[in-house]
Order: sequence, then structure tokens, then C-alpha cells
Amino acid sequence: MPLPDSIVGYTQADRVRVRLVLEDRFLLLDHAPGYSDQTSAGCLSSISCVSAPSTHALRQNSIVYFNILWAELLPSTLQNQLSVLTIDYCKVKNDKKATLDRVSFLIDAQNERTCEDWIDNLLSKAYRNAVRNKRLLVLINPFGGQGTAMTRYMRDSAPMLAAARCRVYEIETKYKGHASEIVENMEGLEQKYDAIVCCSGDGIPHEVFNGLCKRTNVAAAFKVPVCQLPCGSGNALCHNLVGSNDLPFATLSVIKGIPISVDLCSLTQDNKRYITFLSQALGMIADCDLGTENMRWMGESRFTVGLIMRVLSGAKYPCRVSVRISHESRTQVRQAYQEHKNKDEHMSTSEQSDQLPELKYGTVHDPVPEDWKSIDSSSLAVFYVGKMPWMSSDALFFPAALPRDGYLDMVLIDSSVPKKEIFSILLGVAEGKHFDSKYLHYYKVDAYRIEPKAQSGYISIDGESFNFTPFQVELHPGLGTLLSRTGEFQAPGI
Ligand SMILES: Nc1ncnc2c1ncn2[C@@H]1O[C@H](COP(=O)(O)OP(=O)(O)OP(=O)(O)O)[C@@H](O)[C@H]1O
Repeated sequence: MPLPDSIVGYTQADRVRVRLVLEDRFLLLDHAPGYSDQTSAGCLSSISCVSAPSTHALRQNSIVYFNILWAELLPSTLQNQLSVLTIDYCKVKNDKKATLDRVSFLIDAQNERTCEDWIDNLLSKAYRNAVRNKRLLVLINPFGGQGTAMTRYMRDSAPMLAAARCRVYEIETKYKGHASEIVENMEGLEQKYDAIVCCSGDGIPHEVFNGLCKRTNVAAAFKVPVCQLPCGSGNALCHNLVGSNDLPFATLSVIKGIPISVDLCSLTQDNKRYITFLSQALGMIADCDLGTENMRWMGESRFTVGLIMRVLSGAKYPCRVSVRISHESRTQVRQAYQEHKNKDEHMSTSEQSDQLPELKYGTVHDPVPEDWKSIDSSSLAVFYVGKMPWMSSDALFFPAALPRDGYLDMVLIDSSVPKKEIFSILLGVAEGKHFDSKYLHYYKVDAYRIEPKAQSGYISIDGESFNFTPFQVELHPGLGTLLSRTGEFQAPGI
């Protein structure tokens, strides 16, 4: 027997008959036959009320399935012949901001069975291929952002996760490196959780990947999806996966998120091997990110002010870059982007061993492979490599980046470029307009080495400070898993 796609109930406040209909893409709250629009204006006011069922009006009175968290029927009692149907959902505005809300209806006791079946139907549409009642390991960095991560999580995220009946295990990180230790050592992590949620900036996901790679079965460990609730000062991971840094909107995306495979990279430096998931920088960007601590009092503008100061002073970062370039011209990059964008590569099916993949190109201490292109530069201004499009909510630095195309996107800008053009590039970054600038290089690469020539400086890996020594990076296609709102990065593309 097919499950029912409509039921009739009554509004709690004024007992108006309402039909709840499961349409293709949304739940429609409509007046049941016999309703007269003079009787009670405002009857469906908790969603919004309509008196004439025009298409526009019906839409106002609907909840798209993605925004529905849960529905439940509280059975009638002997004294009361009516049961209560509650639907928890998110009100979502056009600017990708969400708030938790609930609507309730009274259901005749004799319709309880039908209503239970209707709820089953509703929840299967609300979750489609997303896991319901997700089991979540939530790692909260109490120092994330301005030290408000815990308060914000408790206020905005925890009630939504509870409303969606997620099963949540929260751990507060106690020191730098703690998140890494937790995921490295937790017994049965792969079986216990449907996702690891980093309630933090980008520092905790970086630690999580570097903890996962030390587990006994690396392939299985990297299948546990990682995601972020944006509670730090840099929340690029969330912006790429969700398209917003609104905490409730991001929480909704965790609840409804689906796993996607993503490329991860190994980085060797000194005698160590790390995992990097987001970016590597040396030069102006790293300098402004990590070298402006003395300007913290300025808040977020320290980055912009730092950048202006460095461009005006013509800052240079001498280094040698050796790189395996796959796509060199903008036309080639565009072609590669189009080709991979249209491939359905949600989950990688490639065979993975239980060890971290072998390094195809050796470490930073091995000779540079002969087919790599080497560039000696005494005047490099920006060296920035990314695996995701957004580096922050206002910097679409790598508009051609894709989750699993097998490439890193590399941007090089020389300090000999006229200052006016550098400013114009940096201004264009907000919307990715710099992509077509003839004053920068934009490559797709799959491995590289960079050797700084200066005595001291800054290297930023996923936004974290690393030693100022040479490092080498190579990509592992589809090694990692993230939890994504729609199955792809939330960026406009090129
Ligand atoms: N309890 C703790 N005490 C000190 N450091 C911690 C603690 N928990 C996590 N950390 C470290 O804090 C660093 C920054 O974390 P995160 O990215 O979450 O926040 P953020 O506000 O974006 O940080 P930042 O402003 O430094 O970029 C990470 O390197 C992480 O290891």
C-alpha cells in the first residue's frame, strides 16, 4: 500500500481545518475543503496565511523538504480525543540564514495510524539520500573565533541537532593537537559516527585529517565525513560546503548533508608528513594571515590593512618553485574545469589500501623529478595553492577548484606587476574576477615543491603556521570525505 500523501488536521489556536499535502518538492499547508476565508484570517499564521490558493500564495504556505528536520505525533489520551502532530523545520531566508521553528496541528485520534504513515512518507522525502538521526562526533574549540564557539554552539546548533533527533557526542578540545589525538585514538570511530563535526575555524578540520591519517585503517578512517560548524575566525571549509557562514544554516546542512569524496594532499617538510585539505601559502597571503598578530586589535581588517601595506612596499619573497603543471593556460584550465564539473563523481570508487598512499614523487628531500618545471624567482609576491574555491567568505581565490578533479589550483603573482594591477587583482578576488587577469599565473597542478630563499618568513598550511623551510605537496585523488549540502562545492564556477 502506498503511504498517504495528505492528511487533514486542525490548527491548534483556532481549530481551522487544514490539509497537509506532500507535493513534489515541498510540504503544502492548505485549507481543507469547506474552509471559508472570512472565518479566520491568520489561521496558518505560523507559516504565513493565504486566502486564495494562487501558485505564489501556495508557495508561501509551504516548507521545502530540505528544511524539514523532523515530524512526530503525540498520541491522544483518554481525556483528549485529539493527537498533536509537530513538525520541526528551519525558516530559511534568501540570504542563507536559518532559524529553527515548529508548527503543530491537532489530528483526530481515529486518524493516528494514517498520520504515522504520512509522517514516514514526509521523513523519507525530507531526508532522501541523507542519513537520518546522524551520529555526530562534535569537536568544539572553546577558543575558536573570539572564544564564543561553545556559547554559539549551545544557542544555535544544539537545539537544531536535538530537533532533528541526531545523536551527538560533544568534546571540548583542551589544547592544540587534542582534536588530532581524539580521532587518532578513538576506538571504533568508523563504526560509531556518521560524521565528525568541527565546531571551530579551519584549524580543527586540519587536525582531524592529520589524526585520521594515523589510524590503523586509513582508507576506512577517511571515509568518515568531516564538516564544520563555523565558529572560528577562518571558516573556509564551511563556506565551500554550505555556501554560508550562518551557524544555523550550516547546522541544517550538517543534518541534511551527504558524503562526497574529495582529493586530499600529502605535504612533506623537514622529516614529517602531513595532510593538507585546503590551502598552502607563502608570500603576501601567508604574511598577512600569520604575520599581523601585532595588529589583532583591528579585528578582521588586519588582513586587508596588512595586504595594502605589503603591496605598497613592494614586498618580495624570493624562492624556487618546482611544479608538475597539468593545465597551464586559462583556456586549458577552463576546459579541465568543464570536463570534471560535469562528471558525476560524488563518491570515489577507487580501490584504497589501509595505508596512507605511497608518495609518487618522494619527499622534499628527494631530487626534483625531471619533468617538473622549475621557476627561480627573486621577486615573487604571492604564492597561493588551494583545493577549494573559497579561502574565506569574501575571497573566491580559486574559482576553478573542484572537489575531486585530481588537481590543486595554483596562483602566482610577481611583485614586478604594477601596484595598480595587484590592487585590481586583489579587489577582484571577492567574486573570483581576478581569474582572467593577465598579471597572474593560474595553473592546475598535481604536485609541487617550494623552497624559500629568505632566512625567515611565514608559511601557512590550511591557515596554520608551519616552519619556514622547504616543503613538497602531492595530491591523492578522492582520498578524503566531506559532508556537503548538495554534493558539490558551493561556488559559481568559471
Ligand atoms: N583548548 C585549546 N587551547 C589552545 N589551542 C587550541 C585549543 N583547542 C584547539 N586549539 C588550537 O587552536 C587553533 C585555532 O583553531 P581554529 O581554527 O578552530 O580557530 P580560529 O579562531 O579560526 O583560529 P585562528 O584565529 O588562530 O585562525 C588550532 O591550531 C587548534 O589546534
